[in-house]
Amino acid sequence: MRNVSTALTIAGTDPSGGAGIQADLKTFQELKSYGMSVITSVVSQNTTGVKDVHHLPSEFLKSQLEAISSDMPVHALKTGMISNMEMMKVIAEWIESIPAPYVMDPVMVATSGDALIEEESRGYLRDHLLPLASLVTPNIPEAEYILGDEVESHDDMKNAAEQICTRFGAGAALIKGGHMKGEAIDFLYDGKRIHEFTSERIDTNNTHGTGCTYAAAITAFLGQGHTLPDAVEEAKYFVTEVIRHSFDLGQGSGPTNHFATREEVFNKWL
Ligand SMILES: Nc1ncnc2c1ncn2[C@@H]1O[C@H](COP(=O)(O)OP(=O)(O)O)[C@@H](O)[C@H]1O
Ligand SMILES: Cc1ncc(COP(=O)(O)OP(=O)(O)O)c(N)n1
Repeated sequence: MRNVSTALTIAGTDPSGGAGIQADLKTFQELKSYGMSVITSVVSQNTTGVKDVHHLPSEFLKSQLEAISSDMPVHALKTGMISNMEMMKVIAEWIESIPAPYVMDPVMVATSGDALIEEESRGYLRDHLLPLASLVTPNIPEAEYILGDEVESHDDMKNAAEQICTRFGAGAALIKGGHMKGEAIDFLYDGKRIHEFTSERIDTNNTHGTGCTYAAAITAFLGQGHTLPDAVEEAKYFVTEVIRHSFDLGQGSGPTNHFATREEVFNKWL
């Protein structure tokens, strides 16, 4: 048995701490995985939106990835914001050499409405990175882009999850229902069947970073050896609780709460 499980995030930054690398590392820590991070872009953003972006050169991205794989085991990894094709190529090549579950959050547009990926690189993400993913976790607009079709009902969500695997080659797909009305229902197609994960909809505007946090929690649980449906079930509980206890911080869409609820909520994993 391992004495520690590692989890790696490859993503952009959020200096306000709610999304991206910062949200992922907080999640890994809360869930008792050893967190590691490789930065794609340094993003100047806060709860109100993105102000500026600096992309790291792809050679430097490669150097960060090799610094990890030449030295440490990677038990599970996730990707978030990858803005351009050059970075996607470097990451795809590296992931092919890593024998660990890979969770892809196909980040395209921030909650604030700002684009986080170049328009012309979206197709590359779908055609070259998505087939490497053990699990892809699109929200509704991301699922619509991948499929080129509208996703408007729960039946559409189930169909989208299955199609993303059979037509585009992901190992499994989790379609998230945060952008729907009513209960917050997500559908997982694991290559064999559909699983449903439901929570009540919490009445809050503080959902900055929920997609990052959810994918990071799934990654941590997969690295610890949970089965995929079990990892999603545990992560759904986690993301629901951090939304329920979210902070009214900042002037926009506030962040989820990984701290104040620690004893009350996280006893389960302490
Ligand atoms: N208001 C809410 N109440 C409860 N769960 C929510 C709420 N908004 C989103 N979720 C859940 O948070 C997770 C992230 O979903 P979603 O918001 O759709 O993705 P993204 O953050 O990538 O846009 C999903 O499990 C979704 O069901
Ligand atoms: C660097 C970075 N990565 C991802 C996001 C997206 O976060 P957010 O806008 O809150 O959307 P979800 O995490 O809820 O999908 C970001 N803003 N910055």
